[in-house]
Amino acid sequence: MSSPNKHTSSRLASTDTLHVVWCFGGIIGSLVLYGVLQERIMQSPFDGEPFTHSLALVLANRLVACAVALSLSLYHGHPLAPQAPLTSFAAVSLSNVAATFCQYEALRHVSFAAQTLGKCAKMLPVMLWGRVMLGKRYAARDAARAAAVTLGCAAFVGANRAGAVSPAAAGLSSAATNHASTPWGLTLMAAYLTVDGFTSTFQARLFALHAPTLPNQVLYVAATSALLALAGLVAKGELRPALAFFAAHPRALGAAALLALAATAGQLFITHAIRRHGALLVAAAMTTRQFLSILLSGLLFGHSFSAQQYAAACVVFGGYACVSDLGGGSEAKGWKGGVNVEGFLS
Ligand SMILES: Nc1ncnc2c1ncn2[C@@H]1O[C@H](COP(=O)(O)OS(=O)(=O)O)[C@@H](OP(=O)(O)O)[C@H]1O
Repeated sequence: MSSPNKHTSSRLASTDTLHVVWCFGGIIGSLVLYGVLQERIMQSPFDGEPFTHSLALVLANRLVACAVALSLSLYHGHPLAPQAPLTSFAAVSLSNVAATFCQYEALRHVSFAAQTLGKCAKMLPVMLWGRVMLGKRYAARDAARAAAVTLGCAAFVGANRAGAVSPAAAGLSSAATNHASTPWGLTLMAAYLTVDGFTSTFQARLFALHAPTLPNQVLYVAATSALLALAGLVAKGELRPALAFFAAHPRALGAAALLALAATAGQLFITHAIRRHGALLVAAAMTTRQFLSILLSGLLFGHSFSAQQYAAACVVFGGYACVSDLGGGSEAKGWKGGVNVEGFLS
């Protein structure tokens, strides 16, 4: 007969498994919707007039995130004062904005396909930053899982036939192009991956050190990003033209509002997952997103997949399937300022 302790721990493990599935679903769902809406606004003109002020969308996204985070704080009766040093929130915001800048800039110098492929490597910098910033040591089992997900996704995405999926279907920005990759573009992609890994690991560290509530972190990070976006818009003289565009095209305003809601959902799911399960799980979810977007698009639009892609898909799912003990491998929960030996999904 199994002991009550065993029952309790297996119930906890299955609750955590469900929570991981919830976080994966939330991150992937909101970011795919975000990509499609972004594509709609940036690629299709409104009444014949194209919208060109992408920074205005960033501002709108972050303002809506602030409003939602503020409402959540008020609803739950959380204190509104910053629960961590403002410099820490600013560091998250700055590195997040820098990652966004690098990936947009990289698209001018690498193909969309190359960028999608490069994004499959998100887990590697997160593991390196975890070692440097959190003193984490990853067991060989976890490194093997990360390798399976990364290599499986890369093999699947790399084998994708050109044109079989659009940037929108992949949930990515419309700036996608098909030119050859240059060394500068690859440098920008490396910078994007490095800074992106820093952002989420720093967020995990922030949760571990100061334990801010979820809305508190989202509020102050989004507010800093909103200020940065506003400064950029003013400096480029784009604030008035962007507002005039929305006034003249209410459909664009509606699409931007939906986009901001999707972006806010993405921010909340990402930050919540980092807080509960750690940065590596989020990197795994975002890597899987590249793969699932292409898989879903192929299934929806009847594209066939090669034998290599089926094999790669098995490797990815195998990477998850061998996870037998999901238990919330959270940097935030487990980190005590020193060495932390925890699995990314265990
Ligand atoms: N750690 C963390 N915290 C908060 N927000 C984050 C984080 N990582 C990614 N993001 C935001 O998610 C949006 C998609 O990012 P990516 O393009 O890097 O993701 S993906 O790999 O293509 O899925 C993108 O939104 P925008 O900046 O509005 O485009 C990212 O800023």
